Amino acid sequence: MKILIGTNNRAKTKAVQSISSIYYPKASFENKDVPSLVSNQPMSNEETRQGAINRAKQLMENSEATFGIGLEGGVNEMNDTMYICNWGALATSDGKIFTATGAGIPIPEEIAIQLKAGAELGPVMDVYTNKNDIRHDEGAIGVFTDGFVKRSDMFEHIMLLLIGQYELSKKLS
Ligand SMILES: O=P(O)(O)OP(=O)(O)OP(=O)(O)OC[C@H]1O[C@@H](n2cnc3c(O)ncnc32)[C@H](O)[C@@H]1O
Ligand SMILES: [Mg+2]
Repeated sequence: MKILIGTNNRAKTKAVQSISSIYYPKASFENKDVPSLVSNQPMSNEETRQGAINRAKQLMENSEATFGIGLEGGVNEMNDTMYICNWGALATSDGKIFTATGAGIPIPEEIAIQLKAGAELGPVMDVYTNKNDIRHDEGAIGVFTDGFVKRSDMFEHIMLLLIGQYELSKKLS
């Protein structure tokens, strides 16, 4: 079986490969950097979810793969607090779409202000931590949980939620 991954991000790729390999040990993987077709920095749950769905759907256009995975990070404001949000979508060869959302934690006000002014979380986090490419490693969630939950851990959980729904649908059909 073949699994398509809609990104070149290393944290996302690691999550898709590590979880899929447990359940589908013979799976092969291919990365395709499909566009999310939403803002570079999604600013709501709705927009972030749509980005994940758009990526998953595009992967399966003219493809013989078993399924395609779109993973998208964004932020969502609730009662004056900005939370990191994360969404995933699994699109199947027969046109089904499964979605799942991941963990969320608040981000500091000084970062929220910059995102509202149009900045992207990735570069803002690099300046904040004085590191490069945080988004490929522990991510903002890793920084703000003192490394307890890394960006790949969070997307691994989303992968379990997606594969679980997909496997249930196969049993029921
Ligand atoms: O190559 P793609 O798949 O687009 O990966 P990405 O890292 O850009 O990830 P998203 O598009 O899903 O995320 C939207 C924006 O939020 C940033 N971002 C999201 N989650 C983050 C995290 O945990 N740590 C740092 N930046 C994050 C990211 O760099 C983008 O600017
Ligand atoms: Mg991006």
